[in-house]
Amino acid sequence: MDMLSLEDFVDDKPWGDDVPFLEDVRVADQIEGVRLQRLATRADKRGDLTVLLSALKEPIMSPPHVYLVSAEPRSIRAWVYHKRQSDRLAYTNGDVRVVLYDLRTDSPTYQKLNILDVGAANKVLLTIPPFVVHGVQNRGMAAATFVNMPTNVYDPENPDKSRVRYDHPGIPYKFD
Ligand SMILES: Cc1cn([C@H]2C[C@H](O)[C@@H](COP(=O)(O)OP(=O)(O)O[C@H]3O[C@H](C)C(=O)[C@H](O)[C@H]3O)O2)c(=O)[nH]c1=O
Repeated sequence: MDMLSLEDFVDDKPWGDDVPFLEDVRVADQIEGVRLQRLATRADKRGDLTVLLSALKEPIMSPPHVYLVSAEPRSIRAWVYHKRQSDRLAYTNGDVRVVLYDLRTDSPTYQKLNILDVGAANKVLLTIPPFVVHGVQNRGMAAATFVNMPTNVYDPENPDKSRVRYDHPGIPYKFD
């Protein structure tokens, strides 16, 4: 057997490109406090890699609770909002529609609706602040997954999630 020591290993080589890293992007009438950042995927012959969240560029609140959601084709998760946490959702695959609605009466974007089509063709990190209503539908033909890295833990004793039915007429969007 060849002898090997820790000194034989070489330092890692970072990406040498200038692809923007977690670059902010905006949509029309973007709801106040919502943030959208483009995720960049780097591939090599083994596969690819996408950074979902990082404190490299700016300080961030560490994610104390990270979970992966799988969504069946056409399935709907809506409507919800949180009173304390921000959601930080990374979409990298599938064809997912996220709909956001602003019901905060003191917000400059009160009653604005944002429709975001995200997933394989539009990889993004979406930050949704407290009290912004949101829902998600998988519009693709296969299951899609996404990762949530909220700012708070899910506390089973005191869940921070308020819900109303997905077809409530008070929100001007119909899932199909
Ligand atoms: C994360 C978590 C959830 N749960 C329970 C609570 C629910 O009864 C069930 C499903 O939770 P989920 O958060 O998936 O609930 P949804 O309302 O479908 O939320 C999903 O869709 C909306 C639109 C999103 O924004 C969430 O990020 C996404 O998770 O698991 C737990 O018991 N422990 C946990 O750590």
